[in-house]
Amino acid sequence: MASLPSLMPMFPDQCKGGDSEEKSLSLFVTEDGDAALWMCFRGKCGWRGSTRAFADSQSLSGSLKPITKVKIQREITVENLQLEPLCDQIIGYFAERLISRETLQRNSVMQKSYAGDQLVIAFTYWKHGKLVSCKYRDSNKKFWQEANTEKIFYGLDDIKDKSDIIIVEGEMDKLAMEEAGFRNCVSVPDGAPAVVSTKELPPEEKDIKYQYLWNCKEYLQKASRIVLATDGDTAGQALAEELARRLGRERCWRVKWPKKNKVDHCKDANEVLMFLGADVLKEVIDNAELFPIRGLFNFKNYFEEIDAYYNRTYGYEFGLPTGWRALNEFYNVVPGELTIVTGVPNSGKSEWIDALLCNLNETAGWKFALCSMENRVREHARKLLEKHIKKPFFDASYGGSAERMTVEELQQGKKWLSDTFHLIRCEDDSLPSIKWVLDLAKAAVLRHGVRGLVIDPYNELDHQRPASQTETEYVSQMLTKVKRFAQHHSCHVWFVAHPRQLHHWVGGPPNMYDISGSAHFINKCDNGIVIHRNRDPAAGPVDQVQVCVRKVRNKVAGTIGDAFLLYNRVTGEFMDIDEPSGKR
Ligand SMILES: Nc1ncnc2c1ncn2[C@@H]1O[C@H](COP(=O)(O)OP(=O)(O)OP(=O)(O)O)[C@@H](O)[C@H]1O
Repeated sequence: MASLPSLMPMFPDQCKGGDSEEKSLSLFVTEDGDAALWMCFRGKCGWRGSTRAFADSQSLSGSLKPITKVKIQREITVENLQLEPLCDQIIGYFAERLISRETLQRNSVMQKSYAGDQLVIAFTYWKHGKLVSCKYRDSNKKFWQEANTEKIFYGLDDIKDKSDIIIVEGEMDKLAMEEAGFRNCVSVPDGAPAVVSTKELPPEEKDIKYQYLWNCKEYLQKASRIVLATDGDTAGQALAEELARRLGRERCWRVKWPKKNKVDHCKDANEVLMFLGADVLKEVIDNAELFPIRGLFNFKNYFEEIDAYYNRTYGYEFGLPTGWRALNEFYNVVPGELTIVTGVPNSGKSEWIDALLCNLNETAGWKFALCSMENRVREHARKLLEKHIKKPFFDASYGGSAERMTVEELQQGKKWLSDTFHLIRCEDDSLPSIKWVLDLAKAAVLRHGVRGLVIDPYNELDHQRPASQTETEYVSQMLTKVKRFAQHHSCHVWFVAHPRQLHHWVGGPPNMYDISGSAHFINKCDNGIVIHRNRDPAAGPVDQVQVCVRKVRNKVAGTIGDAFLLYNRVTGEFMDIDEPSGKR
């Protein structure tokens, strides 16, 4: 039969106590000596296992039948641990931290002689009135815990049947809470993790670092409000997060530690007690706020934003004016919104958007990402340069008698083009997907600070969809992606979509519901605009363009209505009707 000394060399301490060389390996051998069970209590290690010894073979590792229900805790008492009542010196140490003799007594804080001449503080851990563990603290703030004892919360019996409880990160904080009138408080037994784990929650029996939580499950079941008053540092906040993950975020609250001077915040309950007093500590707990749950918010989470909106400190609250007086009344460009632009072929949709971008750049310095699949780069450059320089690019018949832009103007214009626009283009034959476009647009926002994205036109994108998905569902999902992009990056998106073939078209502007594909275009967009021009000289001037604002979701930025602009064929500029060419 194997005995304990003969077993020991078989169980090397895997982690060797880590940096602190803390002795944390617990080994239990059953009374008959037939089986052994071991566990390392260091959170980062957690090595555990079990084995049986067989008298005939003397083998420990030959047969590894799992051992279940083997008790590993020692029986401990105040007497067998040789704990003593606190001496005046240690009571004085606590008094400096504003922890009273009464609080120490009620929590059975004791002392123990250690290594001959040293006195250490003994924080006793009780469960159902029975001593189950003890944690020591020496004068150098070094902690260690009685080996082979159950890990539980400090002060556990104080939260029995309580619906409202507080969890802190150290015994001193638990005692400090009592000075502020809170007995319904427990401390975790062994500190905080460095960071929040990115892994899924392990099953209970494998959740070594948080074994104390599971050991105290019955005490926590009735709690409907759990205030996580862990330390304000990163580790303390990581601990709060890990506790909330296990306890259920919906019943957790968190505290904001107040400032202890002009610069620094208190880091824990004991510091608040020492620097600001018991009343402030009470206030901190009374003012605890709900632990955030991803996706669940309250308006008060946005009060700063609402105030800034009210005071118009964000800028562009009413949208950026378009540059045309006739249109500003109806449409202004709000960052983060989606404008769908439609119109029959050749109505001037692309031209009008280009002219708008030029205006926005001129008035507010906005930069743009252009995903204009139909345009050749050099032709698009020509159209933009003509609008910017207000002269024709070529000496050609469309320019009439107007002077062509000079080489110097072209040079200056090229610099403006490079500074203002970023091109999203699919260099090979394949059609770009919306995801591809939005990923590049995101890069343009982050890298170049673009404020607007033009996707012109929609039907030049790859719209393959699973057989099970209808076109309506597809359009809805695609527009949701576009809107999310716009909102997340405060980037305005102009999306050009063609109307379906209009069989009985009599020359009037099409309807937003005529957009081929889906009614979602009008449903989902923030702004819907139809660009239309008269082609019948008998019906009115042919250079007149009708900008029909058919939908404006944000009443602060505009309203439904039609604006009329004049198109200059020579420079591609759009002007207010009473405005001379070249002026805005
Ligand atoms: N009001 C107008 N009067 C005369 N010509 C115009 C007018 N508006 C645009 N054009 C001309 O019509 C042509 C097409 O313009 P543009 O590419 O902007 O139209 P579109 O609506 O985007 O067309 P498509 O749907 O085919 O892409 C251009 O040559 C442009 O100069």
